[in-house]
Amino acid sequence: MSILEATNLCKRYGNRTVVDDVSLSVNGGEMFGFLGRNGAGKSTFINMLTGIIRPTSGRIRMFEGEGRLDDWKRRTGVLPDYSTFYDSLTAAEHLRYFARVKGVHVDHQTILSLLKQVELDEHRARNVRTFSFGMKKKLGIAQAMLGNPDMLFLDEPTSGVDIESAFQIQQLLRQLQQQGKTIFFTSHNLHEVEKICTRIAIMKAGRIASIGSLDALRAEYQLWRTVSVRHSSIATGEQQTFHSFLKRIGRKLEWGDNRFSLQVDSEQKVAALIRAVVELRVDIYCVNVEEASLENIFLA
Ligand SMILES: Nc1ncnc2c1ncn2[C@@H]1O[C@H](COP(=O)(O)OP(=O)(O)OP(=O)(O)O)[C@@H](O)[C@H]1O
Repeated sequence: MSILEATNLCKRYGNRTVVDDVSLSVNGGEMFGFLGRNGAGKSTFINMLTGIIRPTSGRIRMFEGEGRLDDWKRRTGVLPDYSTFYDSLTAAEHLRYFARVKGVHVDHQTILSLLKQVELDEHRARNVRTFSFGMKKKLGIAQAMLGNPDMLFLDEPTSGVDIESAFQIQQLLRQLQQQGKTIFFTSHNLHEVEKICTRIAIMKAGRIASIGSLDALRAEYQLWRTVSVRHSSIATGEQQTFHSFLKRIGRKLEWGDNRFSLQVDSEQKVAALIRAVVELRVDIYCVNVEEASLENIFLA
């Protein structure tokens, strides 16, 4: 069931179009990754979805149009690209303050539990002024989780944090998704999106260049996979025929001493290739099939 529908969203600054006629829908329970290079329009798009900026044209429908604006706000949590922190507040006070702004009641135990989920519970009494960039990012995520919202919009939740913290945040996002929450987040990190998302959209110059599951994106781009094989010597009389066969079924053949690698464009061709090697009656020491990564797709 679609929980968010954006239709023909546009944002123009002067005569410059930053988001250009973008439509997409997100289903309940999805982990939706929104990828793009610097300046592609990701933040502008997410800021329109969360009401931070007003679209020049287009329509946004959330929760099937149920409820009033106040209700939408209560049911969503937002980590914007630039969060505001009041330096003189402690982490716990910060959450209490923003709970009041959002109009949700939170008790002490809830604040502690939120801080624990982002691994800041030990720092609850410290002034936010003393927090590192990564700690502020985690506090921003805890802030987005205030009121136990159904849907989270997170603008680059892991950028600028160390690898271990990024991993913890990814785990947390997974847990939240398992609890039934819908998560829409932007990222530059191709590997994290590849690991945790159910669906991905790639934005280029204000437009959606591709959208779908990782498998669908791979299929869309019909990407080649690389098969590498290491084997014992092939009988001299069979080498030429085998070499010609490889050139026929694939591309970019690299032919070396008792090893070769080749790009093929289907699983059937991987199987045919392995069958052909077996028929040579050589010993096979190693077979490696490397699938296209999201990076290949993104950069294609
Ligand atoms: N208020 C504004 N006035 C004019 N141009 C703007 C404004 N806000 C954003 N832009 C421009 O819109 C384009 C898209 O910006 P946006 O911040 O949405 O990109 P992004 O994909 O989130 O980039 P990044 O990954 O660097 O955060 C950029 O070229 C930016 O300069």
